[in-house]
Amino acid sequence: MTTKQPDPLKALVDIISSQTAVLQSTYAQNDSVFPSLDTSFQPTALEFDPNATAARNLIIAAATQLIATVQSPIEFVANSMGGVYDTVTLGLVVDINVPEILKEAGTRGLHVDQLASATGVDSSYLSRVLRYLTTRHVFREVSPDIFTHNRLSSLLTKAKSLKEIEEDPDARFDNAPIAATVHMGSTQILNSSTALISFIKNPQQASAPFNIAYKTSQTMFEWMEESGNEIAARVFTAAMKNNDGNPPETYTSSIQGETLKPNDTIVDVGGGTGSVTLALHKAYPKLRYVVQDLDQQIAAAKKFWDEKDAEAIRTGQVQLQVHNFFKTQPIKDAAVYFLCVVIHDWSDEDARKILNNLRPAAGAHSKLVLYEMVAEHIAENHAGAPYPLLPDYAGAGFFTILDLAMLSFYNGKERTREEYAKLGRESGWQLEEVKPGKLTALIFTPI
Ligand SMILES: C[S@@+](CC[C@H](N)C(=O)[O-])C[C@H]1O[C@@H](n2cnc3c(N)ncnc32)[C@H](O)[C@@H]1O
Repeated sequence: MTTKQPDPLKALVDIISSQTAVLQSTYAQNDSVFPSLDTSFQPTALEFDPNATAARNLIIAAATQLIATVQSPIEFVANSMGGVYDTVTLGLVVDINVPEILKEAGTRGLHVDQLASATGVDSSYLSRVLRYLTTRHVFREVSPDIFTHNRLSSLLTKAKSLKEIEEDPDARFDNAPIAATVHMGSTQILNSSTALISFIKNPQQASAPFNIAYKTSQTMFEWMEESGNEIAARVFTAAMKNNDGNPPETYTSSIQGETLKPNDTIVDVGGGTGSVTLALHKAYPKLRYVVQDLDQQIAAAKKFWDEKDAEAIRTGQVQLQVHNFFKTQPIKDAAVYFLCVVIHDWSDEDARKILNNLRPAAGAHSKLVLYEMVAEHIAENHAGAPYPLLPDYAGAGFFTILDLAMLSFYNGKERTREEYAKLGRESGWQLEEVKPGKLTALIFTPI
């Protein structure tokens, strides 16, 4: 006897309806209501609440699958093809400071003609761009051609007033990781992506799509160190601050500083400004830290630590060191060497070189920790997805976007757990433990 599968459309709607009730009751239990799309984004702890997050993920997976099911396939493909305009319209409004202008205009909003005169962009173009975004729930048209912020668009604002932006335009993305990411998306990512098809069909022609698009043999990191590309480097540094929003347990649960001795050393390899080290230093102030990166990033790191914790640098508890991770690691026998979202930037061959260079420095008790967004096969059912969702139920996960961005920039990749284990084995490291979290921690010991 065959059991009849329930109607998939009804099953999807049931998931949406039951999980919406869970979401609303989670907010009600916290004397709160689920925020309206029409209000500005004010993050609360509920944004990261595990019950709310689980319900949200199920609703998103079901709603996405419902659209894919009910929409005419012809329309679905046409809409997907147009996704590039999400990137460019977001990039344009962020570039010409529309979010800041609307923020300063207040809740009544501004007519597109006023926006045009404030930005210097023709109003007929601007109204079409804003119509595109408004249709996709970014900004709100309160009456014809009068636009204001909503929950999604409010996130695009930079951490500066218009006056501050005018006074120092080069610094406009500092401390605004979301706006910086959008800017990178509409510049380096978009430009590199134009060479993706050609690169995939003939990977021998260059190291990565970025190299074809920018007509350079340098890696994007080397290119950013060149004079003339300082702003790109500065925006990249700002975009990397997205990691600052990760809860400290993302890092502390794998470093386990409480099990280490005072002055044991933690090395943050390719650490950027050292924002992960800052979180660790707060949790374990008695340990010693070394943040390593290339010149430009260490210069940015000096400013960052001046603002955040100058004392840690003064006492030498945190050291900032220019070091190229393609050379042998100078800090011997550290308790932990960690690389946070670094290995995904590199091809297998380069990733092996980076990990190999750490191996001779490691002592018998040294650990290697990689923090990465681990890729999954869509057909792997880790999360027990309810019928009829995809087995990994959040199949359109952000890691697939990041994966193609890494391919476009550096021929890098998001790897599965097995791929990380293999990479480790081939470079002298045994994968011992995997800790899930906002970023997954992959913990290795020397072989
Ligand atoms: C994706 S960022 C991650 C930064 C930091 N770990 C974080 O989580 O915010 C990659 C970092 O690798 C650094 N990097 C690239 N090539 C390098 C090299 N050859 N030696 C040392 N660092 C390098 C970049 O400058 C950048 O700061």
